[in-house]
Amino acid sequence: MDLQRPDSYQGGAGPVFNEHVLHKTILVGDSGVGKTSLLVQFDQGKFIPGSFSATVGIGFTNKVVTVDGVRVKLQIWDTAGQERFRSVTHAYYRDAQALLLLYDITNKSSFDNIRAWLTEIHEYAQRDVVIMLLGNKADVSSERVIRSEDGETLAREYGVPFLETSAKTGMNVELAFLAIAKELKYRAGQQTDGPSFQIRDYVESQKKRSSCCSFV
Ligand SMILES: Nc1nc2c(ncn2[C@@H]2O[C@H](COP(=O)(O)OP(=O)(O)OP(=O)(O)O)[C@@H](O)[C@H]2O)c(=O)[nH]1
Repeated sequence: MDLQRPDSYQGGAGPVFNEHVLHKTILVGDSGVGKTSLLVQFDQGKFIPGSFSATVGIGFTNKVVTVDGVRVKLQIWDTAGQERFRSVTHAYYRDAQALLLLYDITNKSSFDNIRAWLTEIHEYAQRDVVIMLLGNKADVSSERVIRSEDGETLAREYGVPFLETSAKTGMNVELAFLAIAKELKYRAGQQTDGPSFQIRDYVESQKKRSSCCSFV
């Protein structure tokens, strides 16, 4: 099932990108995978171990990302992963333009639940929502139970870009949001004769791998 349908995107503002428009982006995934930590790392550049109690309901942070000299305003919603909040968070999917779907590389059930999350996204979100799969906690190599290749295979099956991230070290965190912002900007300002942008190719060319790159 290919959930990415860039060609069908109708939500843009025409060929001229409107820097004032807020682009709603939602973080979803099981409780404890690191959604709040990822957002705090992106927003404030820091990680406070074990500091967040489970998110209750939903909250947002506005963040401006500059891509190719253009300001893209992201309104990033951090949702509660706990099942009991699911009906609340579903309501927010509908007008989301992007969804970051997280699992924890040290927690198998959080990975196994990704298919169920994608089914929910398919049911409640817009057809053309930008989806990115993130395998978080890539810094905890000793407790890894999900191989990077497994994340890549699942992402390929659903036609979505994939990154391993660490909210702790910051690995690939900015890249994830930057790639989303670039894709939203590309879609909104799409011109028939302009250069095309492929989010999956971009992410592949820019990402750092946990096996090869420095952790300091
Ligand atoms: N080592 C490591 N720990 C992380 C990382 N991200 C989050 N954590 C830890 O994992 C735990 C859960 O993180 P949260 O950010 O609260 O997870 P969440 O997905 O927002 O959880 P809910 O609000 O219940 O949905 C905390 O103890 C974090 O410190 C990471 O990248 N690396």
